[in-house]
Amino acid sequence: MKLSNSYAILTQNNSNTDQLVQDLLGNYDISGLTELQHLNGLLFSRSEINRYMDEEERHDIKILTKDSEQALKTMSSGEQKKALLSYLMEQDPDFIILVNPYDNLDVATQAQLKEQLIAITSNKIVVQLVSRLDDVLPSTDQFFKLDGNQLHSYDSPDAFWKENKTEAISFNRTIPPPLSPVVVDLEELVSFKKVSVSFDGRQVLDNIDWTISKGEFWQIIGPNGSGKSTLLSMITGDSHKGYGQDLTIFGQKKGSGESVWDLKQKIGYYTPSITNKFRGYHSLENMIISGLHDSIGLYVLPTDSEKQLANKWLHLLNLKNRKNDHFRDLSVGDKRLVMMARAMVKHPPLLILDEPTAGLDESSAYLFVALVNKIAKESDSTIVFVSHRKEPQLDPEYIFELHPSEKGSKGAVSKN
Ligand SMILES: Nc1ncnc2c1ncn2[C@@H]1O[C@H](COP(=O)(O)OP(=O)(O)OP(=O)(O)O)[C@@H](O)[C@H]1O
Repeated sequence: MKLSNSYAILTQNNSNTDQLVQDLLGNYDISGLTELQHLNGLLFSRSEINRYMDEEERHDIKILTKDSEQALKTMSSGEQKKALLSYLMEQDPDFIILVNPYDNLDVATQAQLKEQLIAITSNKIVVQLVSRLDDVLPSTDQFFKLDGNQLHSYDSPDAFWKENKTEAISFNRTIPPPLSPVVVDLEELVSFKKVSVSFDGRQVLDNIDWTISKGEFWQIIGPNGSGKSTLLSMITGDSHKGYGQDLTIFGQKKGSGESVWDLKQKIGYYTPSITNKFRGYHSLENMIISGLHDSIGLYVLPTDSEKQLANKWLHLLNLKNRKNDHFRDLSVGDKRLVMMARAMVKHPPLLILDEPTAGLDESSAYLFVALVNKIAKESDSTIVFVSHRKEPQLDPEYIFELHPSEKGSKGAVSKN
């Protein structure tokens, strides 16, 4: 039996990835992958990590973290992926299916994982299901593309690379202005002064000094576990770690009785997992209008001006003719664009985007980044974009980088 094959399957937003994964694990005969039919495969994916996290939380069964005190949920993405990979390799499968293995990982952790995966390809069959071309392992010798449920194979690597090059894309219309702007009469929106954070006695952030001023466009970068999400959650009010420290958000000292509602009015927040909350039958028009009310669904009849505004956004996103379609029926890429419009429709003074391009295919990621750049240029909103991936098109003004050390991460500011 040949054990060194490395397959890459490029997925797009319309790909039925879950079905293919199930068929592979269920030993179905799949054209082009017949070799795998009688072999034992295991899955390396974000959904598997979520499944083990659920086991831990609901049933108190520790599987990936059986040798560790820490809960899987509190580990960084890199730590979680490491734990899953070593658990899978202990079981010595014949093949391993990798679904977007580098999503949510910083550049250094991506490089480490890539090395581990390349080492694995020397004695195991690897099936990569990836949405970004950069993620294809160099050892790959067989190429496919998954279009819906159809798996197309390529005669040669050249044929694959030639067909799948991406072109840059842009939007033509301008960003629709808000109905009633949220006015903030301050130059400094957020100010961290010597803020430190510890969890269970372990320091994660060390003396962070960071000021975010009106209209700026920031990218936060830093390795997995360096504290990026912790920083964001102190701004959004989802963590109490800022209390009692010199942290000021919209002119109010953290923990001084500020209203959470007031904060939510001023901050637009988007991370891809929010999309899961919108599983009902919401029309695209209502999805965007619900951003004006901070609600999941619309409980009041929209006004004409709200409808007009939503339609301007849909026009910009080239979804004008789909205003009555259900959000749940959109492709992953279009869902992200609509969620972005929903977060931006009221032009929040501060827009936080947490790993917004994770899991998107090449052309959808380009489109999303083009929309973010456009919002940064044409609106007064301040943008904070967290991403591990070097998004080649992203055009922030400033970078806030976290550098981990034994005493927690230090922050460094640079101009892009
Ligand atoms: N509630 C918690 N309890 C214990 N430890 C925590 C908790 N929240 C975060 N941590 C730890 O703090 C560190 C920073 O985590 P954080 O999620 O902020 O990092 P990150 O830079 O966002 O990581 P990633 O890029 O992987 O998402 C990690 O080592 C994590 O394990």
